[in-house]
Amino acid sequence: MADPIIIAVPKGRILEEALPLLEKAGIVPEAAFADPDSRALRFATNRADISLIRVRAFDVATFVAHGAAQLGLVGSDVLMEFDYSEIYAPVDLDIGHCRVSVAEPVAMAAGDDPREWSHVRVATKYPHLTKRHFEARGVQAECVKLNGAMEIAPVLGLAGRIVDLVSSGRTLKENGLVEVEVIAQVSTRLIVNRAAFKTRAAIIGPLVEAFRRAVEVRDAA
Ligand SMILES: Nc1ncnc2c1ncn2[C@@H]1O[C@H](COP(=O)(O)OP(=O)(O)OP(=O)(O)O)[C@@H](O)[C@H]1O
Ligand SMILES: O=P(O)(O)OC[C@H]1O[C@H](OP(=O)(O)OP(=O)(O)O)[C@H](O)[C@@H]1O
Repeated sequence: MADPIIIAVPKGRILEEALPLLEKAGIVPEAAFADPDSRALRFATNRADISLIRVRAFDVATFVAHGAAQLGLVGSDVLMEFDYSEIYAPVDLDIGHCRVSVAEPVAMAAGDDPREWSHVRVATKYPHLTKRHFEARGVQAECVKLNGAMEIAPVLGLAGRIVDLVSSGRTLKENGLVEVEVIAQVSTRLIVNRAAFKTRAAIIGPLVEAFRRAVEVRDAA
């Protein structure tokens, strides 16, 4: 038998929303996959030709871009940050909704007009996306790369502003920050390695269609 198709799925919040979609697409993982205490990284499914790996959100794109996994589920924030040409993103799964935004301390925002910025120092997990966004509007952005807890950076003087994900706005509020500019809306996408999409079309084509239908069926319910 040919090597199984590997689907990379991020641990964390997307996993919970993705499980029902996977099942609607006909892929039922072994029980340990949904168990946060499991230390396993690779999981069998009801289909002998498909296994799942559970990795960090940013790494989903890396595994798929290099062809180590053929498919993946990943936020459009991650795709915008890496901009991998090897990745094709055919289906918006309509889960994991949030936005990437610029935020700053409440006191700073009171007298601030984003249209007047010429240089900004930003703490973020998304330096490429941030630089591209500001360059496009003629602002020079100096980025300090963090891997989480960006919201604490302004009060400690690490950077005046942050670029991070916002959903309810609660994290910003509890850290004395306000959203001053929305860079992009985010949702989770099904991604496919472009080369694998051609060489293993007989299995990947129907899988992509199964995900597309799963989203339609869920949204119609
Ligand atoms: N507050 C949110 N609301 C909705 N979706 C979100 C939110 N935060 C993150 N996401 C989506 O979920 C993805 C994974 O985010 P999550 O916070 O689970 O990862 P993480 O904990 O930062 O990752 P890591 O495993 O690298 O620590 C993000 O890339 C984004 O697409
Ligand atoms: O607007 P809110 O609803 O408060 O959501 C925004 C928060 O959610 C995400 O963090 P997450 O909870 O995933 O924590 P982490 O990035 O530290 O893992 C994001 O990085 C923000 O901190």
